[in-house]
Amino acid sequence: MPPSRPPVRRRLPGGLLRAGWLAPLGLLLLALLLAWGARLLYAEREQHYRHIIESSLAAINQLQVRSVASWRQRRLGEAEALSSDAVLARAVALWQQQPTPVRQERLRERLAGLVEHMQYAAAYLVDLEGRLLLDPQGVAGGSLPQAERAALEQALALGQAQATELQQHARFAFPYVALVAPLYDESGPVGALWLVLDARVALYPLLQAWPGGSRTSAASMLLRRQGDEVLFLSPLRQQAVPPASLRLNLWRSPDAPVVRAAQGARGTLYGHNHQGTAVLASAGAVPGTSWLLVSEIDAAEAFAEIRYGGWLSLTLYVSLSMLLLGTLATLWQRRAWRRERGFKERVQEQMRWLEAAQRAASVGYFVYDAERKLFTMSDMANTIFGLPLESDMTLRQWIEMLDGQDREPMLQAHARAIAEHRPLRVQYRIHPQGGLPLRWVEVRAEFGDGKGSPRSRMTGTVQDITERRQAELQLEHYRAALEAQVRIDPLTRLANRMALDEHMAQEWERAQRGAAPLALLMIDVDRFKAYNDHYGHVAGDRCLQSVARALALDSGRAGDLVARYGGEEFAVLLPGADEAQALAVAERLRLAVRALGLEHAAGAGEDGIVTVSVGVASVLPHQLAQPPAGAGMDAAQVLLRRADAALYRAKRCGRDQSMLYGPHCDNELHAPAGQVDGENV
Ligand SMILES: Nc1nc2c(ncn2[C@@H]2O[C@H](COP(=O)(O)OP(=O)(O)OP(=O)(O)O)[C@@H](O)[C@H]2O)c(=O)[nH]1
Repeated sequence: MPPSRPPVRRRLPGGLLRAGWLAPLGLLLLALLLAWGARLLYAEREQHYRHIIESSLAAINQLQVRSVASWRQRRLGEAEALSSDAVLARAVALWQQQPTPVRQERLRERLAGLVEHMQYAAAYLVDLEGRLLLDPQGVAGGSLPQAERAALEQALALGQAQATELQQHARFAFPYVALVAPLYDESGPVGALWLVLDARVALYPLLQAWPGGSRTSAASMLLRRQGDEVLFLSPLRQQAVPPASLRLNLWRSPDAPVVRAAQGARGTLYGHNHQGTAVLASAGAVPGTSWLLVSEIDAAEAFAEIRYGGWLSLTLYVSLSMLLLGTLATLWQRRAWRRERGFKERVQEQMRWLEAAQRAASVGYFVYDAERKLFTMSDMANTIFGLPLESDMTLRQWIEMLDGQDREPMLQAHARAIAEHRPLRVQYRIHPQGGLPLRWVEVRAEFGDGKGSPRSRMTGTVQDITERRQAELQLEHYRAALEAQVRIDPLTRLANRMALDEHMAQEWERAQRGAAPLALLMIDVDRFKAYNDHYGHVAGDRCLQSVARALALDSGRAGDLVARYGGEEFAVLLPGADEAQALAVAERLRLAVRALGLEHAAGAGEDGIVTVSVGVASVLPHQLAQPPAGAGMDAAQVLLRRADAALYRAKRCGRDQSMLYGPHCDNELHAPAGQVDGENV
């Protein structure tokens, strides 16, 4: 588990950053533009619908005015036709002259026919004084009401039928319009017909002809002015009271359309009706009468449709605008999403590369929280420690995994790094969980992450260096073996001259420090040239190997070094040996070679075997002064030279012997003897 995936900082180019505030501003401007457009549209539509409603109301009003006028005209025409009926007038005259039952019955039937076929509510035959003579049931009694009497007088005066105002009378239980049609025969007027039209069935339905029956507040009213009052001739919408009883004072409701109509206003009128409701009205006068017809509608109801339509269109407009804005926002958001997805994919790809690189390099990383004592680990770090992926490691787990030899030093290094906030660079061994084999790991860690994270956090890498360590050990082994090889004489398997020089330098130092003696034996095979010449070089090599083995076997103490000095010459370094001890070793070795009994037929000795001569020297290095500058040797070489001088002396003295160095030996050397100051040997 990568501990805390590093947050990816989105670095947007300048253009995108500018687009970041330009786009919302653009959307805001677009929204304002759309709102302004919506307002204009709404105002225009409201005006349009208002005009339609006003026109419709005016049309309805005109239609009703024409209906009422034509109805009245038609009825007057019918009365006029009856007035011109000479047969009827003659029958009335004859019945008045001689009222036989037959004549009466004919007239009664005629009246009944008028009621039945002409839809009059009542029909009477009256005399010229207004007394009722006959009705559809037979002989009638009583006389004309006041208004009809006046109408009769006017009809007789003008010689034509007359209509009365819309009125009510105790004789009838309904409002009515009366027609008075005078009857004439050759001699003159003989009477008149009084024809009664029920306003409820003949007139009022004409006022109720409204298109769109659903309209509840629409109403048309017939009215006329009477002095300072408006007299309602038709019932109001909500009131079933007789129209004659409803009057409205002109001064009490000046704003009411009916009042304004009574005062002469025509056409479209806005105002409040007598109940205080805001109304829209259209007023017109019925030709040939004093009647006014006012069509009225509740303004709220009328414009509710406008508002509804307006709101509907506004809602549609706003919805479309929102849809447009939403689409733009979605496109913008999609672009942002796509960009973010691109960033994420790039980060994930880089994380995969990082993981792959970690696996390839066996490097994991971790964050250590010193306060929680917890390591948050990457997948590779968990793999190295043998932990499940995506898990954390406690400090205790880590300590338990440390190898016993490394535990204490590592805990100290860890504690020191935490206390001093110092970088940590360590290599140690762990025993991973799950029984995995021992591993070497290298940990490099720093405090903080360079970005202001708490100083109690340590961020670092852990690398599995097991293979590297094994390779290093192997290399070390090879190197040691090689170095040993370099210091071994291939023929005799003894140390070579190089090894002797190094060893002698070390032992010289040690002897100097320890104030101990250091001895050297120089051993040379006697007359070996003759041996080679006699037995050949191969045999000579075998001889040297045998001598070497004998010297090695009998050299004695640990720390002694037997080396092949060169050719048929050997050297034995004896740390701690004084002259006597060194001489004893020399003799023992010389005898050991003799004991080999190697045939040397060409030798000058009596025994005819291989022998060696030994030069012996022992010094106390701490007592030796440094050789003078320019003498061409160091202090250790003094020992070598002395042993060599003793060897020469042994050769001169007949070979097959051990010779202890003494000043007399120096004369044996060809090269000038080394100057030794203050020597006491
Ligand atoms: N076979 C063989 N011969 C060697 C080797 N190294 C040196 N020699 C021979 O050893 C001989 C040494 O001869 P010299 O130095 O003259 O001395 P010597 O014959 O031993 O006589 P003295 O030392 O005086 O007793 C030479 O002939 C060398 O060739 C070697 O590794 N193998």
